[in-house]
Amino acid sequence: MSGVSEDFVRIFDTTLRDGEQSPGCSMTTPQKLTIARALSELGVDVIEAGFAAASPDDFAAVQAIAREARGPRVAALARCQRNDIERAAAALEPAEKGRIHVFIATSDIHLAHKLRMSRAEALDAAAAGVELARQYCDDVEFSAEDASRSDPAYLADVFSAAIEAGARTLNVPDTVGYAVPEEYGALFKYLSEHVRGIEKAILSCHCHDDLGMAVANSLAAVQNGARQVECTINGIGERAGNAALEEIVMALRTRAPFYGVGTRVNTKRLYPTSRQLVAVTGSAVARNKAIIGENAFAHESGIHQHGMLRNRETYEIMSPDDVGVSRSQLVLGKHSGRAALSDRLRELGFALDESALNQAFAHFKSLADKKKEVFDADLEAIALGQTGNEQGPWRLLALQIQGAIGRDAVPSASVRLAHEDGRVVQEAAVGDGPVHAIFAAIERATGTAVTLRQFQVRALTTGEDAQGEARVEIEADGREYRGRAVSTDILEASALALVEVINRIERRRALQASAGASEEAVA
Ligand SMILES: CC(=O)SCCNC(=O)CCNC(=O)[C@H](O)C(C)(C)COP(=O)(O)OP(=O)(O)OC[C@H]1O[C@@H](n2cnc3c(N)ncnc32)[C@H](O)[C@@H]1OP(=O)(O)O
Ligand SMILES: CC(C)C(=O)C(=O)O
Ligand SMILES: [Mg+2]
Repeated sequence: MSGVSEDFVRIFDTTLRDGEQSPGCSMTTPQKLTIARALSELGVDVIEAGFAAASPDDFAAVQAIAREARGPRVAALARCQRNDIERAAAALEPAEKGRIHVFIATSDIHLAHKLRMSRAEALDAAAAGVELARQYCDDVEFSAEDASRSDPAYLADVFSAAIEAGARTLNVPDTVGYAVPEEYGALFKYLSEHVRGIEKAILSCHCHDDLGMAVANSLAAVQNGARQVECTINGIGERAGNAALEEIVMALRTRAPFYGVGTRVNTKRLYPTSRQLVAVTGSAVARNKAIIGENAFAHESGIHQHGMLRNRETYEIMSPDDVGVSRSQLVLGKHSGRAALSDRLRELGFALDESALNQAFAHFKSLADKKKEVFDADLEAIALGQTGNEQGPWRLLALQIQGAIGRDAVPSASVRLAHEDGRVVQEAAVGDGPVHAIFAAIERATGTAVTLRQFQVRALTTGEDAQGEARVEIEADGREYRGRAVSTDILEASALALVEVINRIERRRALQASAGASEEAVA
């Protein structure tokens, strides 16, 4: 391990520099300032604000952040070239705490083809770059670009020269995301044993995600002595991105006994910072992204939801509150069970007894088979159906519509209904419109003629698979009846609403008939 007195992992955030190198993520100076403020609140140790020599705008952004940031150190990147270093120094001039970050590649492939330098020339350029930077700034970081594909012995020599020239942070980038954890960790161990003067410096890791191992590699580096991790919010960065800051921080925190070293980040700011970056760049994160993705604390399956309701630690290794997410979510869908359904219904104010819950559950499952997600409004509709509606005698088994579309269309509907006395009746009818045809077919099948007074449909929920509600007002036997039903298919909802009314009419008739029969018996 490098010789530093305080043992914690410094979080070097490079969202505004390497993160901005992510295609589609470039930011204006005001936007960078917004993110820099969020990073300060988050409590990162270093904000890499940009590459001052890249453009006047980059210079202005680094300068603005240097002027404003109090707390985190502000870094600016520079090649081992006089102009780059002087531009970085000028932009950092107003900083309370600045850092010039100089770099040069050390792998043979970069030396031969990109820089066209010998190993000795690159070593000299590194030392000269650090020395020049030190003339402007006490805090100088040196990065050996493509370190993970460099000859370790040569790399140790370059780092030794950088320390001698005054660098106090040595960064070991896995520039092309080629490393694997065991190998990358071993490189840190090797460097801590072979770099001369290493006790004066902090070793830093900087990983790219080309093979999806940026975070694993960073953690392997920490295990082998790295005390600075370079990373970005949401893992944005060149190509497949950089190691995700939120994942590193929460891995170190959640597995604290394993790693034995933590960060100073205020983890409750992780989610808000992530959202701010999405708002600024317009670059969304995947729903299943660890820590800050929409699904990171959402549980959909019944067995998990049941466990969560008993004790959240059954299925959550972190508390959502710790990362700034308000609460875990039990998403009701086709894999959910009774425990989650009854819990949500209780939250919505419906206390169903066991049999009502069983019926609501059956309704819920058949709805969930049709919809991706069942929303609160869907549940309210289900609960109202269960608590407010009487059952039978008719049940709609099937509904088919034909010829409902087009100017000359003659809509026809066929329905199949089951009666509680065991009959199954099938009928068809045509109508002026599909609803008219459905109603005519149902009247025929049930043998109950009704007069439609009012018919209304409306969307209860949003989205392609929204729930629609149908309401009917019917006149029959000199009385008014109202029916209501909900379905993802508005024609089905219309049919169900009418069946509900017809059931009520029949029940009333049956009640009157039995009352009449007992009066006769008494007489
Ligand atoms: C791994 C990384 O993330 S590295 C950082 C990447 N970030 C950036 O590139 C920032 C944005 N870049 C830019 O705006 C431009 O590339 C500039 C302004 C920096 C340079 O532009 P140009 O002068 O036109 O050079 P260009 O980009 O075409 O080529 C890079 C030059 O820098 C040289 N170079 C590359 N790295 C280094 C280094 N660390 N030290 C010294 N020279 C370097 C290359 O050999 C090449 O030199 P050459 O033109 O003599 O062949
Ligand atoms: C400039 C360095 C630190 C870099 O971004 C890389 O090598 O990936
Ligand atoms: Mg990088």
